[in-house]
Parts: sequence; C-alpha cells; structure tokens
Amino acid sequence: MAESWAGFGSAIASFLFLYAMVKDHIPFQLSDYLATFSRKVLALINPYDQITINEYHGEYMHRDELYAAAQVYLSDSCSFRARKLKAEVGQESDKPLVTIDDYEEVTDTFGGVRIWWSACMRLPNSKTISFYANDEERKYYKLTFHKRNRKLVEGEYLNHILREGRDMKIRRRQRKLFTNSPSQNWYGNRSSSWSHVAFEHPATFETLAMDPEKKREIIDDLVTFREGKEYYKKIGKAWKRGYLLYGPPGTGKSSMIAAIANFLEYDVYDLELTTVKTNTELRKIFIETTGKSIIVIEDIDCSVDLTGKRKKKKKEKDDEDKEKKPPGMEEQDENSKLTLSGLLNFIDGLWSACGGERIVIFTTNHLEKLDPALIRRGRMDMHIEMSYCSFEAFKVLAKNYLGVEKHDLFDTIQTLLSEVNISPADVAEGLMLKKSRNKDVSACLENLIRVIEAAKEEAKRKSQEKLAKEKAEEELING
Ligand SMILES: Nc1ncnc2c1ncn2[C@@H]1O[C@H](COP(=O)(O)OP(=O)(O)OP(=O)(O)O)[C@@H](O)[C@H]1O
Ligand SMILES: [Mg+2]
Repeated sequence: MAESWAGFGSAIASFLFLYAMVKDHIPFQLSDYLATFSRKVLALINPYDQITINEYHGEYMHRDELYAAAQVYLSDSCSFRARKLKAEVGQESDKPLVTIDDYEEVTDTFGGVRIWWSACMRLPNSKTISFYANDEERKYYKLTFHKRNRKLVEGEYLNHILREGRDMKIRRRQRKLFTNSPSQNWYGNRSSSWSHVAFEHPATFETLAMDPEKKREIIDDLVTFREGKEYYKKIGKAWKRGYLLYGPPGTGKSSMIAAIANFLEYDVYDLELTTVKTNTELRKIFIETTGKSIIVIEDIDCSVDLTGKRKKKKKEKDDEDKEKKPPGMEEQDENSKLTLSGLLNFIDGLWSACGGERIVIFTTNHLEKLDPALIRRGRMDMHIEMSYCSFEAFKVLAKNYLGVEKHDLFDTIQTLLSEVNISPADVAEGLMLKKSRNKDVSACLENLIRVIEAAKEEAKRKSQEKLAKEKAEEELING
C-alpha cells in the first residue's frame, strides 16, 4: 500500500519539480497560490502520516532513547521480515545485536494496525571531515501509518516501542553481581557504593534439588510478581517482593538465589550488612540499586544489632541514652547507626519507591534467632524452607550429576535418606568421584551410600553422646 503511494508521490514530486523550474517566470501571487494548492492536494489525497525518530537530538547531541529502544525492538520483533540486516556488539552486552540495515524497510503490526518502518540516513552537506557532530551523517527511523491510526500510534504504539525496547535491552545486557564489600578484581567507581563482576552462576530451577511442588509454587510466585506491574500500581504498593530462605548449611539457599536471578534475568546486589555503619548509609546504598534486581542479605542472623536478643539489649540501652539526651537529638542519633527500624524501613519499601521491580531475599541458618518484626508476614512475603535431602531431591541430583533417572541402588538410597538428615551439598559431594571413575554410575552411587551410612553413624554417635550427657547431668542433680 505504501509502495503504491510512493509511485503517486513521485508523480507529485515531478509536478513540484516542474513548478520549481517555472515559478520564477510566473507572477508571485500565482506562484504562492500554486504552492499552497499543491500542499493541500497532497495532504488531502495522501492517506499516510509519518513520524521521524532521530538517533541524536538536542544541543549536546544526546542519543535518543526512543531511537535506541526502536533499534532493539526492530532487532527482536521485526528483523526476521527484513532481508538486509546488520550486526553489531555494543558496550552493554556481549551478544551481537542483529537489526535492520540502513535504507531497509520492515512492517510491524500493532492492535491490528500496520506500521511501516524504514531505516534512513541524512548525508552530511560537506565532504570535509568535521569534529562537529552536526556535520556527520544522521541516522533516523521513519514510521509511516494510516492517518486514521494516528492516535493509536502516537498514544500507544510509541510507548509500546519504548517499553518493549527497554525491556529487551535489559534482557540482552550482561547481568552483574554487585557487592558493597569488594575485594580485588571487582569493578566500580568511587562515587558508587557498589562494585561488580559479571554474574555467571549456572544454577537454575532445573538443577535445584528440592520438593517439586514447592519449586512449582516458587516459580508461580515469581511469574505473578514479574507480571504484576499494573497490580502493584493499582493497590499502591512498591513493586517488590520479599523472600526469607531458611535452612541448615548446604541445603541450597545461595543456589536458590542464583536460580531466581537466572530465571527472572535480574542483577544481584549482595548486601554485606556488617560493613554498613548507619541508616543513612543503608539508604544511600539502597537508592543506588537499579530496578530488575535482587537485593540479598545472607546470614541475616549474623548481622550485628539486628537479632531479637541484641535488639532488646539495644532498646534498653537506647532508653537509657534518651533519658540523658536533650530533646531533638534522638532522630539524629537514629541515623548515626544501623538499626532494626532502619532495616525495616528499607524492607517496607520507603526507599524502594524509586524505580522498577526489586526482590529482597534474606537467608538464615537459624530462623528462631531472628526478631519477629523482621520476619512477620507482609514484610517477607514468602518463607521458604530449604531442607535436608529428600529422595525427590536426590533424584534431581542423580539426573544432574550422573544423567540417570533410575537405578537398582535407588531403593537402598531412598531407605537411607529417610533415616538420616543429610544436606543436598553432602549428597552432591558423595555423587562425585575422582575424574577417572566419575562416569561409573554404580561406583558413584555406592560411594554415596557409604557417605550416607557414615552420616548415619555420626548422627547415632552424637545422639548417644547427648543422651549420656543428659543422664550424667540428671544423676548430678539427683545426687
Ligand atoms: N538444593 C540443592 N540443589 C542442588 N544443589 C545443591 C542444593 N543444595 C546444595 N547444593 C550444592 O551444594 C553447594 C552449596 O550449596 P549452597 O551454597 O546453595 O548452600 P547454602 O544453603 O547457601 O549453604 P550456607 O547456609 O552454608 O550458605 C552448591 O554449590 C550446590 O552445588
Ligand atoms: Mg549460602
């Protein structure tokens, strides 16, 4: 349709060209009249409107965000329709971006409406090399659409391009693991509290050994969260979700965090609370995080001054301090140290009101040590127990490590696992033999059986020791 219009357009262009040739030889009143008339005719019969999106704009030649979003959008959604493509690798991603080449045209459909895109270029006026951006070639996209769809294109379609393009850009980026307590080889700059490295943890929900039903529940919760932008807006809550992962060492809490990050394609901010001195610092650190990220506080029970017991002590101390302080000094004091209430503010979303979605995850080995205020429902939306290795979890590990789904030794292992508490980390270790033998499935499973039996013996010994100790204490009391 647009092509046929192009033919008609060129006829009009010829008319305008002829008109330009003769216009100096006709009276100027007639010349003006003809110019206005031809523009009106053109507008009347041309059913198409156009929008130009320039790559650079403004006095300082900023790269236009809509152009950048369109470039990625066209690479993902429309490039399969184009015949001339170009590939490039940008700074933010190591994946090549294949998008439509200069002077190429593609079509897109939105809400049943067709939109034509063409990648155009304005060549520089002079051939001399210039340091000024204004004299360089200028790229731009031209959108052509039917007049009657103008409202839709201006109102919804352009927003759709911006949103989708931004999302695609985030998905394409090299994801990062940030820390506020960096060691060597972390990248960062002085103005930011965070340093980073590339996030390349291989854990996924497939490799995570746990009860399949629980796993499904967590995945469903994450999907609902990811798609809940409108819902959170409607109920007036910051778009964030809190998870508390608890369980003994080696049961997969950190692996679960990596699996969530890989599933949602989010960055991870590993917040080391022990290096944060004050509430003000915590606020600054938190404000510097970006959307689509997971903020992790591992071993929350080991974070000074935040457990119930310590808090009680601290409160008593605070009460004493307040008595001594002149009025108005209390608030200042609150900001000069890291307190439980500072952390609760952070979880409740006071500071997370800025920007896009965030997930907050706490981990602990000792749920019972945490202050109830920290873990009450509504604060941490979901409590996830990572438990000792069940037979179901073992089957996932056997599949990942040995590539088997059944074996004669599975029954023995099932019985043993029901008799002893052993972590998935220890089971995984038991499944690994030295390189020369790690392809021998039976040998690996036999090794695991030995490991579980040893764990069982150890547990038995410990329980006998405990009983003997209790008995001795009882005898001491009874004289
Ligand atoms: N549920 C699991 N599924 C798959 N692998 C697991 C699981 N639990 C542990 N592992 C294996 O054990 C290793 C240690 O697990 P991970 O660090 O996730 O445990 P953790 O619960 O975070 O322990 P800690 O409390 O000591 O921090 C992982 O690298 C992984 O290989
Ligand atoms: Mg861990």
